[in-house]
Amino acid sequence: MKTFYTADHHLHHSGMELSFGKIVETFEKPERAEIILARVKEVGLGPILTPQDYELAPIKRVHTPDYVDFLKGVYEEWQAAGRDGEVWPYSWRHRSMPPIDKAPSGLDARLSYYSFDMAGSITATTWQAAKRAADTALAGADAVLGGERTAFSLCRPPGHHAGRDFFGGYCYLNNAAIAVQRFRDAGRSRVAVLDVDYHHGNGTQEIFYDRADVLVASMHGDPDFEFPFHLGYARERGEGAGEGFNLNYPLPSGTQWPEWSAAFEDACRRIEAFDAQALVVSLGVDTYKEDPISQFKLDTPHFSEIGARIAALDLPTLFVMEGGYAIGALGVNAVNVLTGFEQAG
Ligand SMILES: NCCCNCCCCCC(O)(O)C(F)(F)F
Ligand SMILES: [Zn+2]
Repeated sequence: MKTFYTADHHLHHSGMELSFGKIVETFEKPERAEIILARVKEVGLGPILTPQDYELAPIKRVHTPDYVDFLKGVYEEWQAAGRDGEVWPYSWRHRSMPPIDKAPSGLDARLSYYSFDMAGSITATTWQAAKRAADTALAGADAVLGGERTAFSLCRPPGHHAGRDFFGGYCYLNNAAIAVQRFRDAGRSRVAVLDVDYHHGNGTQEIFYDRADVLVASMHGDPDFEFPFHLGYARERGEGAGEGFNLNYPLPSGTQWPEWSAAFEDACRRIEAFDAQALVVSLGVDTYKEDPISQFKLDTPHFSEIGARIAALDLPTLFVMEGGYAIGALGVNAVNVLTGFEQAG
């Protein structure tokens, strides 16, 4: 299996995170990608390739031009406003406030408008890192389109919380969604997304919510207690033409393999029935029992089982890295999915 990776991910590293009332080192740190890369090399998964520069067109097939322009230029605006340090939003719309449908002019107002949380900042080079993560997903998609049965896009920063025009949850560009659209633009008429990250892929849901050509399935911490909270319920099944093509499997805190895998199996069966021509897996391994910010109890051997079951879907498959924060097990858990896939033959 080919792995696509660029050291440009180091260009994004938020200087802090507010976690349970304390300022801590961000959980989404560059070391994560290095640990996974080291494990890829250790098991001899296959070639490690640097993605080309795909420029902006494929990104704008998913994200709005005004949002892309905002992400690209906001750090410079921040500096021009005489501010140093990192760009942080700090206020968001409450459900009692009427929605606005066009971007305000103020810098902090637009930061609020184009985001939904402050899990991560925008540094001087975050845009470059996010753009290169999208390139990494595109290169993986092109490898699969070129005939590879599967590929691994070792993306950082992650993407599945980013919507058409908003960042949050450590995500700025939705790498998996950009890859999905790449498959669609190459003529694959139906593409499935399987999001196994512990957190609901709210961005991916939003991007494809009204579409019947992309089936999105996600099993995740129930929003009643878990980030991103406000959505990810089973009742959210898509809208318009997309009705029935969004599948949410919210699960309780403490979920273990039997319950998690039952939801996963149901999602796999729905994907089989969807008759897709390609599959994009949002691969988060924060479902692991020792993940510092997550509440599920999967164990390392289970990640191999996940990979084997995905292989049984018998679809051209792109794995796109999302979350996972248990530094000691992150590499083994993530790569177990990939070797589990390959060993299933
Ligand atoms: N400070 C403790 C609360 C953390 N709140 C943010 C959680 C973000 C999860 C991100 C992720 O794991 O879903 C991704 F795949 F996108 F990376
Ligand atoms: Zn996650």
